[in-house]
Amino acid sequence: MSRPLNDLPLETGQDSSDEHPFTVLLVEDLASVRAALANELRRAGVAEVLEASDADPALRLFKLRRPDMVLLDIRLPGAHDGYWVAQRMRELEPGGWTPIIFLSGLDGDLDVWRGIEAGGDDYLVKPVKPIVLAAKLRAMRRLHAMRRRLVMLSDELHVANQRLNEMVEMDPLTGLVNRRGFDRILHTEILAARREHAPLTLMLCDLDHFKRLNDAAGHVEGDACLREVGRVLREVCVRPRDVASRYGGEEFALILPNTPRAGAMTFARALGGLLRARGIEHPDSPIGPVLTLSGGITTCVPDDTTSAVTMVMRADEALYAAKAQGRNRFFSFEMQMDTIEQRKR
Ligand SMILES: Nc1nc2c(ncn2[C@@H]2O[C@H](COP(=O)(O)OP(=O)(O)OP(=O)(O)O)[C@@H](O)[C@H]2O)c(=O)[nH]1
Repeated sequence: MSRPLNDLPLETGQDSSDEHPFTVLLVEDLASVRAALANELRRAGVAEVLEASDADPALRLFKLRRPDMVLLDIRLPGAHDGYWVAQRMRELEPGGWTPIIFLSGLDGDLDVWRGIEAGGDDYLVKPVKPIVLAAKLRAMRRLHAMRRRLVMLSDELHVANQRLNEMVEMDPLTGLVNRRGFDRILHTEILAARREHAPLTLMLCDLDHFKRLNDAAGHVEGDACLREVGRVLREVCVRPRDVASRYGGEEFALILPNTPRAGAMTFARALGGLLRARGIEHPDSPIGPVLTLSGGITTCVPDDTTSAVTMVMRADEALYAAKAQGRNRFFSFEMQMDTIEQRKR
């Protein structure tokens, strides 16, 4: 006579690390066999046994309840056998894996082969000895726990990778996108604007007389000013695709998709106003008591000849013009004016 399963040390050792209550879907057409197997499964520590007698209810339960393991009879009443059910189950969980053990009175090599081909993981010949059932269950639980841990690890790895990618493109002082991120995003936005026939604005900003600020107040204070400018730039970039980046030492670059020339000038004046209102002290600026910046603007609807290099060159030339015209202003070649002239009109 078989030894009852609850006498066996089934839930000990490594298996106990899988705290998750285990659910088994049992697909067997003969009610008496099904009842006996369900009983043995419960004795072996299965928290819930879902029962089905043929293909359709089995697939419905599989979809609805997502069991941890399936015990599947090969011969089922109706049009579909267990092989067919296993194939449908595999299709229902792309990228997932629920262990499927076939049950059958057949024990030919070909039957075992067909079961594995159909997506099964193991094969039990009926009548199933309780100790064999318990051993298979234990092995599957162990695999299941290992897979859960792997999935968890892979999720953690994915999150860590995302964080790493963000860090690679982040300037540690200001928290803005760094030069590497800027290059990538500008390239992407040029392609998008070309596709959408939309205007794209690039603004290069440079703090005025920042060397004098460093010399007068010290580098620590200089760094604090750069951080504050970073906050102002973040505040002014309100639209989701606007990007503020630290281009270099005291140079910043703004990528403004869907922003036409006139809109870019308005944006620049708002930025100048916001920085003035912030009142970051500059102890040695010939312009005035607070920190100011100059900016070069270029706006275009990109065509085949537009590249990140040509846009940066144009913005840089415009920045040079803004500096040459007295600083504390933005210049746009396309508008042929700076923000001071614009204010007067
Ligand atoms: N505190 C600090 N200073 C920096 C950093 N990066 C660059 N700088 C300083 O920024 C200053 C830039 O000086 P310049 O290129 O001469 O320009 P400027 O003094 O701002 O003059 P204009 O641009 O012509 O108005 C240099 O003194 C750099 O040392 C940084 O991360 N922290």
